[in-house]
Amino acid sequence: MTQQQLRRQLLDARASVSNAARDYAALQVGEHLLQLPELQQPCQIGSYFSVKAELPTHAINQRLMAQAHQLSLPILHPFRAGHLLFMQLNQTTQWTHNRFGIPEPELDVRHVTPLNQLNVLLVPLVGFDALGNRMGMGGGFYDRTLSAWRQGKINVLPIGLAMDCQYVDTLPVQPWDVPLSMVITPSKVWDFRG
Ligand SMILES: Nc1nc2c(c(=O)[nH]1)N(C=O)[C@@H](CNc1ccc(C(=O)N[C@@H](CCC(=O)O)C(=O)O)cc1)CN2
Ligand SMILES: Nc1ncnc2c1ncn2[C@@H]1O[C@H](COP(=O)(O)OP(=O)(O)OP(=O)(O)O)[C@@H](O)[C@H]1O
Repeated sequence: MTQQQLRRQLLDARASVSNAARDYAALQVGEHLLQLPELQQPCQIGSYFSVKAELPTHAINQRLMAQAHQLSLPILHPFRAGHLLFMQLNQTTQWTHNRFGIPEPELDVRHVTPLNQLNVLLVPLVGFDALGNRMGMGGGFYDRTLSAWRQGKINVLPIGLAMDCQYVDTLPVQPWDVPLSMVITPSKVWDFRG
């Protein structure tokens, strides 16, 4: 199977989950997430605005903010193609849509969160495997975001959020792919750290 066929298959599996089951999955993932030792003190958390059949993050994001965590969401970098910027949310955040139709905060340099200030990064994914390898939407955005972390330049805890149907035993790995530290699904907290 080609990478493209595998992505299609995983996207189809994700899309076949009912909305109710998806919301329940998010509730369970949120429970696991909030219980992590790393989140027992206020953190800077990079999250995402879920779209389509992704593990829904709206309720999770609300709960994180209610627990005094600071949330930042990704926006497509205005001139570094393929890169993300993280914008810290506040009461006055203005919203727009990026070219993929994904809601994102408007660029405001006063609220950019440098990557090295994020303690935790919640990562959307299409599929993941037993080693923490991740397949995304194919833009390479999170691989570029995480390359500084892989090189030891920054310290962040990347956590994939997923439904159980997004698991496969083995994903093909490309040189630029950066394995996640953890993946949280409704049934399991996967910890891939040493
Ligand atoms: N919620 C969310 N935000 C995110 C990501 C993500 O995966 N999820 N990204 C993670 O990198 C970045 C955006 N990356 C993307 C890369 C490609 C496509 C894309 O090709 N979309 C197709 C539809 C594909 C399909 O549904 O089959 C399209 O819009 O035509 C979308 C987003 C940043 N923000
Ligand atoms: N660190 C990097 N530097 C340069 N190019 C990169 C880097 N990481 C990924 N790419 C490029 O991005 C493209 C897409 O990569 P890949 O298919 O692994 O994306 P993905 O992880 O599925 O997507 P996303 O992270 O956006 O959800 C590849 O063609 C690759 O050349």
